[in-house]
Amino acid sequence: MNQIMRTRVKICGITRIEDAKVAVESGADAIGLVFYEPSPRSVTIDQAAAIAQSVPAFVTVTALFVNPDQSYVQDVLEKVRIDLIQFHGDEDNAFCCQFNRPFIKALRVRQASDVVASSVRFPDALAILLDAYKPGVPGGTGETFDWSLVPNELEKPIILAGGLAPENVSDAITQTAPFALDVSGGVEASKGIKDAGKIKAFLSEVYHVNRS
Ligand SMILES: O=C(O)c1ccccc1NCC(=O)[C@H](O)[C@H](O)COP(=O)(O)O
Repeated sequence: MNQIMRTRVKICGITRIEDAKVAVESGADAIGLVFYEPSPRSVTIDQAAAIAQSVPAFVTVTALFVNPDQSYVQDVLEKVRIDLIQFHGDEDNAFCCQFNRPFIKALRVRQASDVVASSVRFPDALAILLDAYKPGVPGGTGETFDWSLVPNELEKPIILAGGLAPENVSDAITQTAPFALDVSGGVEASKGIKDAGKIKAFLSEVYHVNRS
């Protein structure tokens, strides 16, 4: 690939300080905290505040919400060090903008035209995160989608998500050349508990593809 710009990596669904530490030490650019109670990766505000406080400067702490109440987002932003918001539900651009905080918007991909349309519908998003579509499940499915639906060119940077793991991340980068990758289930020992070996293997794969 021989590129100067390397592929950024976010490890999502962190629930423990020790997992955040492994992610950072392995070279992750960002961690994700899930503020969505039905998720097995959901964190309380107190848990999140402690994890975020343990993350060093220059590593992005991301707060993930799914169709949240405005007041809940505000509460989280007041109490937790959050650098970036990830909206993972049916929020519109105006809703996402009201917090005056940089945000990314997740899209569950069904067809290529969805991707282009969503980029237009979210002019203020810093990037569009493409995730697998599974009826009734907003995210964190552990499933991949058809990467041929990822457009070569989009106005906004693309973050590829959905079913990524050490075993397939090299192909994912080669086939889609995303700005960044987002992984959760593929680096877990069990739901909500990360596996240090898998995190290291994932980041090591990314490093090697970027250097080749
Ligand atoms: O992680 C969850 O449980 C979750 C629940 C609801 C919405 C989003 C959720 N997670 C999002 C992510 O962790 C990632 O952005 C992405 O979906 C990748 O997940 P995975 O397929 O497990 O790698």
